[in-house]
Amino acid sequence: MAVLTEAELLQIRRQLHQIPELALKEYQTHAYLLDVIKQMKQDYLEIREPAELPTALLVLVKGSKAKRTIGYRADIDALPVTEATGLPYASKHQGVMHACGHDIHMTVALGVLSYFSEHQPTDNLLFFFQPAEESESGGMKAYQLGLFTGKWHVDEFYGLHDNPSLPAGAIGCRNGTLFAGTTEVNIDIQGKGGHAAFPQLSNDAVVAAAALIMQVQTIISRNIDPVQSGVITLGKLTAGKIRNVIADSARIEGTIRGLTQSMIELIDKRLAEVCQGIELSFGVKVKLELNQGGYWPVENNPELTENFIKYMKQADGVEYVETAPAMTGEDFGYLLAQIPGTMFWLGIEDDSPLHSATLTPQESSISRGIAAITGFLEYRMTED
Ligand SMILES: CC(=O)N[C@@H](CCC[C@H](N)C(=O)O)C(=O)O
Repeated sequence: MAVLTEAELLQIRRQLHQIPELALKEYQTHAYLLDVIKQMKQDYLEIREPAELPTALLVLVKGSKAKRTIGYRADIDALPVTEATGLPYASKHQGVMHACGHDIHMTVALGVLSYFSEHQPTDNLLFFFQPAEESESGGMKAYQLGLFTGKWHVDEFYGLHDNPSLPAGAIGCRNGTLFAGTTEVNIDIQGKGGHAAFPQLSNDAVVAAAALIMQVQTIISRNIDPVQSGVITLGKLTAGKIRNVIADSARIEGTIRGLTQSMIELIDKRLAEVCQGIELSFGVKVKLELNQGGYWPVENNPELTENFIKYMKQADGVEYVETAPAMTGEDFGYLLAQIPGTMFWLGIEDDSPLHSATLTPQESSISRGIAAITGFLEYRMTED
């Protein structure tokens, strides 16, 4: 295979789109990626399938005069969303969809890799196809399992996320914090069930959950400095079996976001206090679990990011957009806390937001993204 053509890239993206898989279950995706990569010229490539993280895939492109190893990461998992695009190449996996555009991320990475499989880079390049970005912290797992040690060591890391609010193919970035840190929240409320007609004999878990959900929002409005920001979204609530039985238990799942670690810690602390208050007010037991995993704030490295932005601003054919920090989370934040680097946006121009069942990225963003990233990597390799 030569460098992947636009038509081939489109076909790859659509095939990947049809086989979305959830975090740490990306076996079919892994096999698909491997198949495409094995059809590339192998002269400079070394492929690694780490048994410790079976759906991950690492591909080293050996440089001709390597001064460093530059890492490029693409996440490969999907979301439990039922696709509603009506597209002929919609997801074939019921209830699972690439609703965050990781099919675009993988296709762009394959395009860049195919270019360097034919044009040997001077520095080493390490492509990391990462499982479990949406949950389970695949990036943190990979690092902690030692996947980036020895000859797989990475000196600097780059990675993108697609962005429906930017023009197709535009590159967005900023120095400093690009994305928030997040904490996953699980709250189990244990009350006492009973007959709907005799509430005085029960401790209603639904009423306790409702009060908790409303009080939690006051953390944002009353406890944090209004010129800073934070988000608490409780996206899942389950309780009860039937209308005329008072529910004995309820479960709430959600996520906390803040642009600094101290903001996340403040929100976590206040949430624990609100849970204690609910126990007293409603006579229930509240078990709170907080898990940040690898979803640390995404802090772009000052020097590398300045250089990245400088390149993108003057590169032919690249539309560069300076972006504000976003409350999206990313476990690339963990990797960037260990290895310096830059995360950036790739515009995919769509009315539907990320995580929506109708997300339909503009596919012209793929080749424009590949051109911008390939150009940047070539430029970076000319520097000492
Ligand atoms: C880019 C993006 O949408 N990332 C996800 C990351 C999930 C973080 C974690 N599972 C959590 O929910 O706290 C996001 O939802 O921002």
